[in-house]
Amino acid sequence: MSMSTSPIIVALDYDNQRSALELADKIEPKDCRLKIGKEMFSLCGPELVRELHQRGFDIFLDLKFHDIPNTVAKSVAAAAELGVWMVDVHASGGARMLEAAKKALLPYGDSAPKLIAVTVLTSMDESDLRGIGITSSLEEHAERLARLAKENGLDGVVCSAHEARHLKSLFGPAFQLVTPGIRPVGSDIGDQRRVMTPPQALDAGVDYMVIGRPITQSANPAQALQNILTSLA
Ligand SMILES: O=C(O)c1cc(=O)[nH]c(=O)n1[C@@H]1O[C@H](COP(=O)(O)O)[C@@H](O)[C@H]1O
Repeated sequence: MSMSTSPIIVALDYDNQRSALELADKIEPKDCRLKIGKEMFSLCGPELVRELHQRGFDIFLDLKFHDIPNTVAKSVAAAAELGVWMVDVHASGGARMLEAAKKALLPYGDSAPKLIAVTVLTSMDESDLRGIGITSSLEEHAERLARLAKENGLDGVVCSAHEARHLKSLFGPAFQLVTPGIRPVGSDIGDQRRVMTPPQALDAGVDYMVIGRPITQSANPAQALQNILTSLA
């Protein structure tokens, strides 16, 4: 495990392992942690996690498990066996699913991955919520799901930086807030809907910001990461 104090998690979203390792070889574990998501894990499997662990990086295994409690419990235990630093599930899976996930990690003690729950995806706005039958406001729904995560003993949530200040004030400093939808000034928003710049996110009290395309699609990803770190200093 690295001792990184950086708030940045780089989302290693590539369509091939070579590009992912190329970036990993240009940056240092003290500057960021790395997130492996569904695309890379479907392509490369646990082997990529091992390659990145060998290089000293902490890994957030972002597979957003959302299934029946038994399946999710087994899945987070499998992630713990890989030795990842963080793993996530969808809070919408409900209290019993969250509880089962938490319980599955108890045997791992202090070496268990941090377990966090996705609230409302940063790509969704209120009209998207209406489309899946949710009539409360985005803030209310995110708060409801974060409370469910907190009540079931999870370490924190994935949310947008827009909800960070409010959720910190409700659930306290130890409840970790991980925020994607981060866009340095001048970068493309893409499919994200609720975005903030890195300094704004830090100011809002987020613990970790997940940044993908502004780094991975940049002509010089290592420099893009350094520029973001400088903007936070
Ligand atoms: O769980 C996540 O990491 C996640 C949750 C969320 O609400 N929104 C979100 O964008 N993500 C992930 O964060 C990353 C954001 O990447 P960029 O939009 O390229 O910066 C992607 O890998 C998404 O899968």
